[in-house]
Amino acid sequence: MADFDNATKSIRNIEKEILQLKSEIADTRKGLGLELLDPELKKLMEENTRLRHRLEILQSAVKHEQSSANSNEDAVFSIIGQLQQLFAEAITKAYPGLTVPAVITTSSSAKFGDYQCNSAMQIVQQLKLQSIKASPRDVAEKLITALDRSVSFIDKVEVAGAGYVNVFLSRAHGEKYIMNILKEGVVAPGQERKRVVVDFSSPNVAKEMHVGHLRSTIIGDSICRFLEFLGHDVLRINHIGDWGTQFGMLIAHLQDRFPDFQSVSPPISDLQAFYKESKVRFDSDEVFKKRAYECVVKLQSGEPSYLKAWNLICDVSRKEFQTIYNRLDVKLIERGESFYQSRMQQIVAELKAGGFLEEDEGRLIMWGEDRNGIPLTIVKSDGGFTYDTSDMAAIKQRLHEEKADWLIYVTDAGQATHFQTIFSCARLSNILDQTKHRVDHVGFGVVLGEDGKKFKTRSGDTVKLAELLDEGLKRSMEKLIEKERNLVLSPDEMRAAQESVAYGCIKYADLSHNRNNEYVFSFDKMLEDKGNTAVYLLYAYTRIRSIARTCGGDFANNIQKIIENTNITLEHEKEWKLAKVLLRFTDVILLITKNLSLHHLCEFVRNSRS
Ligand SMILES: NC(=[NH2+])NCCC[C@H](N)C(=O)O
Repeated sequence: MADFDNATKSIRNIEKEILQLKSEIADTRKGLGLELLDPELKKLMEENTRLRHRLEILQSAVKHEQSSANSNEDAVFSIIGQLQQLFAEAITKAYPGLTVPAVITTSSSAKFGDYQCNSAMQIVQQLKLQSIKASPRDVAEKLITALDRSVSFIDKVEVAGAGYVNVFLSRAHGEKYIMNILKEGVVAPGQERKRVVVDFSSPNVAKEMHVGHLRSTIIGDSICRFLEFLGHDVLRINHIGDWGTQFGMLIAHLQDRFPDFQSVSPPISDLQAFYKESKVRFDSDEVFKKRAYECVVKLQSGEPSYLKAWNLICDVSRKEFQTIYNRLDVKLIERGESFYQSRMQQIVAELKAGGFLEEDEGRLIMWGEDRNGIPLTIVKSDGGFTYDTSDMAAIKQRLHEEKADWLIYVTDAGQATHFQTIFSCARLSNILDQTKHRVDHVGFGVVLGEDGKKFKTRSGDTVKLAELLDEGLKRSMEKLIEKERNLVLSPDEMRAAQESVAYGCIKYADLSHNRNNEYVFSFDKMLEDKGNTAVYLLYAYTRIRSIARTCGGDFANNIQKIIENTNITLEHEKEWKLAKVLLRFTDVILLITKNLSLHHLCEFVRNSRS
């Protein structure tokens, strides 16, 4: 990878130099034309010759660098990318005046080849506008004639149906590609290294961490792993809700229930119950309510005993969250809403000064660019800040202090409008510049129970995450015993298998569905040993490992030598089919980079398996 990066860099530098030289040559020429009789003429001509010579040297250096980078390029070969380029060139060559994009898709069935170009129909439409009549099939034929066929990865192209160009890949290229994976390993397509902040999981203190947060945790963690694999610099942020007005009532209740909380740590085992108790008092007792409001003000102004009470409460939640993250092997940096307190004051002042805030029934609001939908509430009528304020402060902190190039927020789809408004307001106030920064809200659908209704316990309560994971462990153990794994595995191995199966299944079931859709949580389905499940993949993986083991120690020790001396041939149709799936790797990675939908990766893995 490093070699490839270096080669790319030096090609870029050389190309820059070439451009500079070309412009110098042009300048020299101009000089020649204008001052033919100048005594400097001879000198300029010499200079011109020298520059031309240098140019030739550099051009051959580019060729050399490119071919030495090629061995790695084969490992990160984008078929769709290459075909798009080739067909775009063919379109320009065959129809110089038209601007029709080269649309490339994978073919729906093997008899239509491996990939197809679907641009002929659109070209016909455009020609029609110019009163030129042509049939899609004729256009497709013309594209084939214009297509550069010197590339090695295409075996044949043919016209099919209503004007599709079907592309068949070359087996020899497939063999070369597979050899490359063996030699180089699985290589990520090189991309410019970006600093990415991924905001995910983000539960709220004292409220339950529910299945929505579980989805955010799983999807967010997987996106981080994906981006880290690509070599990006990823900051995993847990934007926990630790600064809302709910802390007023929680602190007031803490003061009453545990008056000595300053010296003796309060034994709150069930923070949710504690939250419910304080909420009941808040809703029914006016005096308590007033005190709760006063507590918020004291907390936000940083009074030590209030900060202490707040910290104690946060700590209870923090520990609960951490056990879940440990179980799921998820790493996160906690940076909750409270982190932005001083930055919220600052951003409010800045937005005010910039004239972006409007008064609305005592509140200060900010509209997005099109003044449609719901504006942000930046300051409440009581002077307090909101979720919106913290997100405006956070977006600025991430882009300007963290110097992130790319921000990703993983929450339920219900918050899509909130984030679009945040992005819009950040653009308006020049915090966000989308020519430099990329921002994505990665939304996901709600989790449903097997009855198709919102995921709840039998008694109608929200399902506690720890209990859900426990249930997963129980079910996976039952499955392992049903398969008589206990007869061959030691108790420690059983425990390891139990966890891999349980947590693997919960994660994979979530990731394998298009995240935008609702998702039905079903232990029965996710623990099936057939179909698109983690269990099936774990079986496949175990079998591969067992094949390697069966080959014996010699094989493992000499694998590098064996790779050097073995030529892979794709003789059997099934081998060729599998190789064609593997050939899609780069395109799958590039697609996920665009839409951050990990089910494409699950599909890729599933297809490689069949
Ligand atoms: N920057 C953010 N707003 N991140 C997402 C926070 C999610 C929020 N705490 C919730 O539970 O819905």
